[in-house]
Order: sequence, then structure tokens, then C-alpha cells
Amino acid sequence: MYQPPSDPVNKAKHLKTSQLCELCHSRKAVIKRPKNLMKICKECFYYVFETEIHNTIVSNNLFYKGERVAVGASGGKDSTVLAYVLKLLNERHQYGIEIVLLSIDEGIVGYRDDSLATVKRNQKQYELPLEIVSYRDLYNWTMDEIVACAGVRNSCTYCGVFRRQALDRGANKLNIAHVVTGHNADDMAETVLMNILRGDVARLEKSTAIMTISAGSPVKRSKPFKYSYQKEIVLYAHYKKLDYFSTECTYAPEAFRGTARELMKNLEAIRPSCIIDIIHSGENLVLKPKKQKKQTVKSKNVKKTELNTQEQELEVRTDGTVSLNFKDGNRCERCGYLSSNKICKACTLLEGLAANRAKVQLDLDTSTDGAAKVVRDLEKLSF
Ligand SMILES: Nc1ncnc2c1ncn2[C@@H]1O[C@H](COP(=O)(O)OP(=O)(O)OP(=O)(O)O)[C@@H](O)[C@H]1O
Repeated sequence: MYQPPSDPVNKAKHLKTSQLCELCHSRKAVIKRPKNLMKICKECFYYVFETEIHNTIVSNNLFYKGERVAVGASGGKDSTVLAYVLKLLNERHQYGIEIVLLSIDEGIVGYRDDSLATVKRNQKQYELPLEIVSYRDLYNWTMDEIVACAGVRNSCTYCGVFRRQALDRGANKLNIAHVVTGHNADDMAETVLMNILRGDVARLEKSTAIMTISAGSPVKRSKPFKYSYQKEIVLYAHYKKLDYFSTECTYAPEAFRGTARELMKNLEAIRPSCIIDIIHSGENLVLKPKKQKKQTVKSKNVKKTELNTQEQELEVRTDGTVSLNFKDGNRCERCGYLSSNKICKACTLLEGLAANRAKVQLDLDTSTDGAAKVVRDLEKLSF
């Protein structure tokens, strides 16, 4: 428990003033706070770290009394600290929420199996219920199989789409409409930078939102660590001796995100506040109103009945490309899960994977030489 500061009786007399905590002025400073370089003691660090998260939760009305909340638990440092701190704050400030751990098993041998073992230990340590949902059960593919079939280059794309939907479906299974994740300030600043560098204005607009809801999904997501620095989360886990899994994913991280991360780390070394500053810039960015022509589809290819029931809209983007938008509440024609598109993103990717698997099998099954084989080999080349 936090000890009140400035107790002249308990003040460490053998310490010089410069060695004392800059907040309580009575205990020895042992930490240089990554966020503002203040030298503080362990107790004050715990207190400011937890209080900042509490303030984020309260000022953004993240929870309501009686709400059931699933923590996306990967066993890594961020989500482990999130589960621990959320349970602590829930008890300390009587949020009145019910916390459940929700883990997705992507099927990555030597990585996710080990991190899930950590989550299972966390479940006992924090006395929280745990639900595990696997890609194998949902999609009949594991990430290891996907990488074997589609290569490592796009692994983050597949994994990201499937995980987002898997978290939704896991929450649905638990009858929970709110998933919190351990995305932190560094992750958010990185995303803002990436979207600026790519000129991805649509994503830039949403990249600093603390709470999001995907089109067609009944599950909202929030990021209570939006203003928490990665380095402080690691320090907190270290000093509190939390049990977490620290190995990076076996598959290559998204190359461009890696570059943005590197750039941000370099900036942070010169100016620690730049992480928060980038988030503030993103939050206050005012974008030009979108110039988009929207018209109802009157296409020959679409049956009249479909038009009536599905309320499609044809969106013509400024770069000339078009997309079909389906209003929320629609279901994917393949899997039946809620989706804003006719076929959800996961099913589109699964379709590509199935086609690729068939092609690989064809190559393995037939010992063909000559033209057919050459044509298949050429098909694999991308320019
Ligand atoms: N397999 C998973 N199961 C449940 N939640 C997950 C899973 N993977 C990621 N998440 C959620 O998404 C957040 C961000 O995930 P990311 O892959 O960026 O990992 P990270 O930044 O290393 O976080 P962590 O340290 O918690 O693993 C995690 O903090 C967690 O809440």
C-alpha cells in the first residue's frame, strides 16, 4: 500500500537531498521515470503509474458498474500488467466490473503455447476466469500452417484479421461486449507515425481513439494504457515481480511498423515526451471533410431482391477506387458472423488460403514436367 510522503520522522537521514525521491522527499529514489525523467522511489512510482491509468479510465468513462469486461490476455508484459492493474483498481476504486481473461491461441508452436502457459498461471495468481479460443477451432487453420502455405511475409496481416475476429467471437461466447487490450502509448504513437508516413488519412483519424468499435461488431474495444509508456509497464512488471512471457513472436514483425518503432525509439531517446506529444498531435489533428460521392447501386449484376434486403452503398473514393459498403448488422454470407461486408475479411483470407493449399498440393501430387509445371511456377511469381 502507498505510504504517505514527507514524513520527517521516517526520512532517510543518511541520504543527501539529491538522492531523495522527488515526489515524497523522504524515501530513496531508485527509478528515473521514463515519462518525465523524475527520480522517484518505488512506492511513488507504483502510485503515479496506477493513478494515471485510473484517471484515464475515469475521464473516458471506460466502464460502467456491473459491466463484464474481457482482458485480451496474451501472457506478454502489457496484458499481464493490464490484468493485474485492472483487478487492483477495480477493488481500490469500486468500479464494480467483472473481469475475465480471454486468450486467443493462434497456433504458433514454441511461442503461443508457452505464453498461454503463463496466462494459465496468471489465471490462478489473480483468481480470474479464463477462456481460450483457438484459430484451429474457428478457422481450421493454425498460424504455423498459414505461414507454411502463404509465407512469412504476410503473416501479420492474416494474424491481425483473424485475431480481431477471434477476440470478438470469444467475447460473444462469454456474453461480453467489451474487450480491453494492452496497447500502450508507444503502440499508439507508432500507429500515428505509420499512418502519417503512409498518408493513410482514414486510419490516422481513428488511430488515437481510446475506444473503438469495428463496423458490424457488437463488441467495443478499449485501451486503458493509451497514455502508459512501454518502459514504465516493463518497470512495473519487473518491480512487482509479475509472471509474464517475454519472447517475441516467431514470425517477422510487420516491416513498416518495425521502422516506425525504430524511428520513435530514437526520438524518445532525445525527447522522452515525444510519445505523448505524438498522441496529442494525433488527437488534435483536424482533417478536411471527406469529398466522397455516394450513390445507391443500380448494377445489372446485382439482383433486385439483394438490393432491397441489404441496403448496399457504392462508395467512390477520391483515388477513383470503389467499394461496396453494407450497413451494420449484416452477416457474412460464408461464416454467418456479423460483418459490414458481404463476405467478412477472415473468410476472404480463408478463401485465398484454401486456393493456395490446393495449388501447393497439386504441385506435390503430380510429378509434371514441361509446360503445365512451368505455367504453375510462373503463377507463383509476383511482380
Ligand atoms: N493471443 C492473444 N490473445 C488475447 N489477446 C491478445 C493476443 N495477442 C494480443 N492480444 C491483445 O492485444 C494487445 C496488443 O498485442 P501485441 O501483439 O501488440 O502484443 P504486445 O504489445 O507484445 O502486448 P503483450 O505484451 O500483452 O503481448 C495485447 O496487449 C493483448 O491485450
